[in-house]
Amino acid sequence: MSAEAQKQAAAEVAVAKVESGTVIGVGSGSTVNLFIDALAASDTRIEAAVAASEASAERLRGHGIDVVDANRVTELAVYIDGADEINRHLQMIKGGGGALTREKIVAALSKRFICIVDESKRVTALGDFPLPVEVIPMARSYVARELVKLGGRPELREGFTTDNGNIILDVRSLDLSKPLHREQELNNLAGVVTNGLFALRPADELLVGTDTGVQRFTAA
Ligand SMILES: O=C[C@H](O)[C@H](O)[C@H](O)COP(=O)(O)O
Repeated sequence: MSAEAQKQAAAEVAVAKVESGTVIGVGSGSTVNLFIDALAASDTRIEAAVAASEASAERLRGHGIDVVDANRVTELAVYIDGADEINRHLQMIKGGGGALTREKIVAALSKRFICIVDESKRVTALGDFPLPVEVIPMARSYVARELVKLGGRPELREGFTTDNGNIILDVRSLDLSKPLHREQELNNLAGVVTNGLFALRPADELLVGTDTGVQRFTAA
């Protein structure tokens, strides 16, 4: 089964977990796109969604689903999003598409975070995928030097600007064996908006598309 088919299967199981009449959080990326399409094709009629990217908002609206500003809600029933890597504690690296900051905000607003992935995203240790760090442009060089001091190899994501008008540094070689500590440490660097580690707010449930069906996990 292709990765695409695995993502599709996970997305469809996630749709079944969404209740009509609720306001939900919707992440971004190719897996979430499949979720949005599957939600629109289902009998489930949500009240509205808070979207983690302009692209997701546009896709939702294209299906006639209302999109509301995050400031208009106090809590979301559930957040559905993909990941670039996820471990058995359901801690993740996210931000391959550059939407990490808004994703973190929508995840923080949500009672439950359901992560949907194909099986290539499950890892024993986080860190093969370069860690995205969103940085305010004037801090680019300073933050890059600090990341090097921490053992990382940052690379500017060329020609890319986030929905918030910032840049992304993709960082290789950082030791991510203590993700909680690392997430906080990186967020403390002046000029960092946020980083793609989701350890302080891991997923609550993981749905993995595999060749033998969708496997469900909760944090180990
Ligand atoms: O910024 C992008 C998001 O964190 C995505 O959830 C992540 O990159 C996974 O994307 P995809 O579902 O396309 O693999």
